[in-house]
Amino acid sequence: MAQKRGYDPSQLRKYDIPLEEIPRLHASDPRVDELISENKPVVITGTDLVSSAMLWDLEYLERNMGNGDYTVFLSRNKNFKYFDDKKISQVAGESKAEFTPPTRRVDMKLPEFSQRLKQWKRGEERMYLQQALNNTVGPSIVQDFLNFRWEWTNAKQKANNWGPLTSNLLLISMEGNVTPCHYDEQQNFFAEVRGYKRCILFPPEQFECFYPYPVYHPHDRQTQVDFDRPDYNRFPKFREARGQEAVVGPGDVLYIPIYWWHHIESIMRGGYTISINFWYKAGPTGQIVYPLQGHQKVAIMRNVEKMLVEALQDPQELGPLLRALVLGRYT
Ligand SMILES: CCC[C@@H](CC(=O)O)C(=O)C(=O)O
Ligand SMILES: [Zn+2]
Repeated sequence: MAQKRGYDPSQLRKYDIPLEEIPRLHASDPRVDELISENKPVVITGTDLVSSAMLWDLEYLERNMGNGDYTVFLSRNKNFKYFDDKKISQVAGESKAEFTPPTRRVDMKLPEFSQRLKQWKRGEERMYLQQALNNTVGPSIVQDFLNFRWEWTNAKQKANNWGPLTSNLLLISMEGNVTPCHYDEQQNFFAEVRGYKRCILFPPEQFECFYPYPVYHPHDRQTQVDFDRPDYNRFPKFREARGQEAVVGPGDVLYIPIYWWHHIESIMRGGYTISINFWYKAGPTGQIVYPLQGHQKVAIMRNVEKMLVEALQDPQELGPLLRALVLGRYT
């Protein structure tokens, strides 16, 4: 199967995690709407969602992306772990330990990014362009953007009562780059334009396996577990993680449901990859149905952490208070 798909298993990184396949269905298959309505992942083929971007490669983008500055992250290793720089002061204040950002952010024009990518040598910092498509792009990119198949994604947004589209991120990654496992608080249609990306997803019910950083931490929503070298002493429940994976290629759209954990890697030796995501806010909660679902409990835990940090002011006091609340009483 892999041979037919333009990559082979040796291009995927090895993890000690049981993995099943995410269903891969054509856009006309009614099961697609069933899975989306159940907040379950599915790879959807034949949507034509970003077919107008299928001609995008570095040369085309160089010529047509205009003269805007684009956000590029640089990393000394393959991992591009997101952090919220607005939260760094909280961590520094709390533990006095310096928070060392794992990547640094620079602004680059497209031609410079393209050239540095082509001249990249082992040992140099890896690069990952992550830029919301905005009005700085040139007219032909605007045209390609307008020619996305908006009626398809608008119909899904409406049918599932999602909130508004918040952004489309243009993602241009070097081969082998990894976005470590995290969850987002948005629904996501993840469209692959060029190259292959291997995606490993886990449902919100497995929250206890991933030990996310505290909500006030810059790495909020990111797992603390290093998939390459899991520390099973600190994170014993990681042994119970069960993933679902898909390798998406040009024209595929992966539905990443809100609150689902996802690890995404541009396959090794596959060249640079281009993706465009479609992030939608969650829709209104509507009628609460019990028992609550995993993602609702995650939202409740997040609210408890936020409320306690607000009440205590000093995040340093949050741990002791939660331990006092739980140890010997709920354990
Ligand atoms: C900044 C967003 C990166 C993306 C993962 C990837 O393609 O590397 C992702 O996590 C998402 O679309 O939610
Ligand atoms: Zn994400």
